[in-house]
Parts: sequence; C-alpha cells; structure tokens
Amino acid sequence: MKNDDSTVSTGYQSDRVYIFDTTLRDGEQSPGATMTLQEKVRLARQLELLGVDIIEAGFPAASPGDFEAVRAVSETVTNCQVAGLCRAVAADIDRAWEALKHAANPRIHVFLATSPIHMEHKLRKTPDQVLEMAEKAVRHAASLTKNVEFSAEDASRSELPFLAKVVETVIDAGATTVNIPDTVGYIQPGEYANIIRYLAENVKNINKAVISVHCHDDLGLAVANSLAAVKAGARQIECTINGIGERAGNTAMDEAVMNLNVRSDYYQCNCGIITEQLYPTARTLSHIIGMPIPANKAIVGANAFAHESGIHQDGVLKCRETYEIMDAASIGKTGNDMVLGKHSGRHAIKAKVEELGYTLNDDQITIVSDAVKKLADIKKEIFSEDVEAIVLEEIFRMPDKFKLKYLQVHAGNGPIPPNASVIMEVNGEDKQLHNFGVGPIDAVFNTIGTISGCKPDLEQFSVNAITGGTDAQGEVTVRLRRNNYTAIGRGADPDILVAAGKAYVNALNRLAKKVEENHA
Ligand SMILES: CC(=O)SCCNC(=O)CCNC(=O)[C@H](O)C(C)(C)COP(=O)(O)OP(=O)(O)OC[C@H]1O[C@@H](n2cnc3c(N)ncnc32)[C@H](O)[C@@H]1OP(=O)(O)O
Ligand SMILES: CC(C)C(=O)C(=O)O
Repeated sequence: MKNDDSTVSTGYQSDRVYIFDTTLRDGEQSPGATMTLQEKVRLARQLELLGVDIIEAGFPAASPGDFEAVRAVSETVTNCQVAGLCRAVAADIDRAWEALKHAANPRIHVFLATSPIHMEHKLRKTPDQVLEMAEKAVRHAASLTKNVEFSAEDASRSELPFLAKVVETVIDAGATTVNIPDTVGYIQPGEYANIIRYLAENVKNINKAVISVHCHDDLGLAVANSLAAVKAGARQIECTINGIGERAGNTAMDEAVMNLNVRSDYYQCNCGIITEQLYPTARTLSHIIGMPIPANKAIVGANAFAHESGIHQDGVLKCRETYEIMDAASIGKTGNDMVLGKHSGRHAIKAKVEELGYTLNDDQITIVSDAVKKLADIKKEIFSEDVEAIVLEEIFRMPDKFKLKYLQVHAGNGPIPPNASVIMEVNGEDKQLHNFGVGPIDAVFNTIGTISGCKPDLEQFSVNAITGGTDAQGEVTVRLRRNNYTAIGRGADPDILVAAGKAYVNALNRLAKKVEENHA
C-alpha cells in the first residue's frame, strides 16, 4: 500500500472496507490496558500479520512515552499505514508528524468535537469557531502529508446540517478520510445508518474521502452500529482487538470482520483481514495486558466453538454446520470442543471414548455415560483423563495394586516438621512407613510414594468442597505423570488430608495399570 491519493480516497460505494485498528490508542484508554513500548511494537507486528489497513499507534502529544511508541511502531511496520491522533491544534499536529514521519505510510488523525454539548461546555467555542479550527488544522496536517483523517468527535449527537458543513469543509481542506464517531455509544443502528446516508447525499465532495465509523459499546451496540454504517456506505471501521477501549470499549474487530465474512451475501463487501490470525491476535493482546477474554465472548471466547449439550453434540458430530456458522479454523483455532458434562449425550461420549482408543458396546457406553453424568454433578470440568478413568474403573476394572489402610498426619507451625504415618497394602502385603514433608500434603505424598516404590511427578492438585459448611466432604483430584503415562486420581473424605491420600493412591493404581497394559 502506498501513501498516495489512490489508496486513501477509494470513496463512497467501493466494496473494500478498511480496517483501522485503534487498540494501541483508544484500546489503551481502557483502564488497566497500559502497554510498554516493547509490548506496543510486539502487538503492532501481530496487527501487521493480521492484515489491518491502518494501525493507530497512539497520541504523540500526550506524553514522551506515547511519542516514542508511535515513532517505534512507525519505524517497525511496513505493510500498514500508521496513524497518530492529535487535537485540532498546530502543536499537537507537528508533534504527531515528528513521530510519524519515518513511517512507510503515515496518517495524521485530527479530531474536534461538533456536538452542541461538547462545543459549548468542553471546548467553549461557537460552531463558527469550531468550523474554522477544523479547517485550519486539517489544512496544516495536509501540508505535511496527503493522508489526513478528520474525526468529528461526538458526531452522533451533532446537528446534521452543521456536521455536513464541517465534513465538506475538511474534505476541501485536504482530509481523505472523514470519521463520524459515536463517541459516547448512544446511537442506534438505524439512526447511525441514516446519518451516513445523510452525509453521502448532502456533502457534495464526499466522493473524495472514505467515510469512517468509530463506535463505543456503552449500550452494547458498537459492532451492530459499525455494521449498519457499512451497510449505509461507510468504508472504514475503527475497532480494537477484543473490543477494549475507553469505558465499555470499542467495536471488537473479530466480531465486525467475521460478520462481513460470514454474511458477505448481506454486506457485499470485503476487507483485507487474514481471519486465521484473529484468535492468535486476541490471545496475544490478552497476555500482554493481562485481561482475560470472557469465555462467552463471540468469535474468540473459549466457549464460542464449544458444544456441551447432547443434542447439539450429536448434530455437530453428524454435520458440523447444524450448529456452527463458522469453522473454528477460519479464526485460527485448531477445532471445536466437545465439552463433556451433565448435558452430554451418548453420541458425544462414544466419540470421546473412541478418541481415547477404546471400542465399547452399547451397554458399556450406557455405563460410562451414566458415570460421566454422575461425576459432572460434583465436578465442574470433565477431562479426557476423567473419561478414561471411568472406562478403566467401570469397564476394565482389575484388582488394585495399592490400598490405603491407615493415615495419620501431624501438621502445624510447631517445632516438629509435618509428617505422616501410613499403612498401605501393596500386592496383598501390609507395609508401613513414617516420613516428613515440607507441608502435610507433601508428607502424605512422600510417604505413600516411598512405600509404593514409585514417585511419579505431581502435575495437578485441586481441592473441591462437594458439600457446604466446615464439615463439607472434600474432594481432591491429582494428576500424576510417569514417563509418557498420566493418570488422574480422586479421593473424597471430610478430612482433606485423607482425601488427598486416597486420591494419590487412586492415581497410583491407575498409573500402574496403564504401565502394565502397555508392557504386557
Ligand atoms: C474521544 C477521545 O477518545 S479523544 C482522545 C482522548 N485521549 C486523551 O485525552 C489522551 C491524551 N490526552 C492527554 O494526554 C492530555 O489531555 C493532553 C496532553 C492532550 C492535553 O492535556 P492538558 O493540556 O493538560 O489539557 P486537559 O486534558 O486538561 O484539557 C484538554 C484541553 O484540550 C481542549 N481540547 C479537547 N479536545 C480538543 C480538540 N480536539 N482540539 C483542540 N482542543 C481540544 C479542551 O477544551 C481543553 O482545553 P482548555 O485547557 O483550553 O480548557
Ligand atoms: C477521537 C475519536 C476518533 C474518538 O476516539 C471518539 O470519538 O471516540
């Protein structure tokens, strides 16, 4: 892409929608989303891979840090335009240009509010003064680059004839993109579409600029509003990764883009995003800012391609499209998830059992299915190892090698270190030992491990209260690994240390069976 008129003034009614990413600017205005310079450069590289058209890298006049970040991104990125935001004042514009001028494709982004409330109470200017400021600022920016965007802040609450006058004036002054923000997330989709149509019909030079939209999610309508505007003729969507941004956030890029893709029959436009990079980019941002992606978020949420209920799982196993309008691979995920739980049916359980390498008859599937549902009532997540444990336990049960017969633990912060006394049956013979540990659980596992003659790695340890109150039955789950074999073990008891001992012995038995089977 070159920084010349042909790329920045495609105009109204082209079928190409430009994706303007403002994660590094508006996104960073999200409380808790501050990024270091290195993190911004890392994200900018990922945005380039994703195929965004424009990266808004920051607000150079805001601080020396923002200035350096915009400069660093400008010097790093070659395939996208890089924009810097500034107020309609010469000093901000000059500062922005200083940071942007080394970019392959720089864009100066000037904004000024046009709504009565912002002009009167915030700017304390008359409409005529605002018009003059806008024209002067854009003219100044256009003397530095041909790629100038003007945003009429709070456009959605502006009087339309005045908004049209401002837009026409800034296009004459050299703006090649005119952005019509819904700054406070107030507008409704139909109303927003009407504003875009009004400008398209009433601004005589509108074909010299791209109409852009920038929405906020205060009423949860940022994506819907952006898409309604595109349907009405807007051709640039300003958005962020995971929808982060000031207050409730901005338009989520993944959602806007996948709407354009999945419903291309409706929108009849395209964008340059490599959709397979959407999920990796969402994860990258989430790691950088430490903000988890909500599990139920559309497109990139953990549950977006997960099926838990039996009827859906059965449908998807027979024909994916029965319950999926997109392929997980199209956003860069390895595949969908069949989550086993209390709503799962026999088809999904059979598929999981087969995936684990077991062939069971209908009666055996019924037994496993009943056991999975029973377990799901007391356990939030059912792992593959849980299903395997059920199969081994309920279908292929062999006598246990190890049996826990007695456990006494000494704990506390006194002078004697935590220690455990254990009596265990090993292949029918009683063995006993007393051993220490860093804590009581460590003492229990050390002692049992030593008696059993194998000390596998402990990969997971979790405690759940099965019932309520201080007398609750506790359930401990452990996952042990020995070389290439893993096994889950569970134990329940009102005493959490005894539950832990039972779980450890349970996992040891399963591990021993797996090793025996594979060496038989
Ligand atoms: C809708 C948006 O997201 S707009 C972008 C919002 N982002 C930010 O504000 C982050 C960066 N901002 C900053 O670092 C600071 O606000 C700065 C450096 C820009 C200005 O800081 P200060 O000089 O301390 O001013 P402060 O922020 O308190 O007030 C803003 C001033 O800019 C004026 N102003 C606001 N918008 C504009 C504009 N688009 N063009 C010209 N002046 C503007 C205000 O009227 C106010 O002027 P006043 O001092 O004459 O009353
Ligand atoms: C500066 C503009 C684009 C903005 O962030 C808004 O109006 O919300």
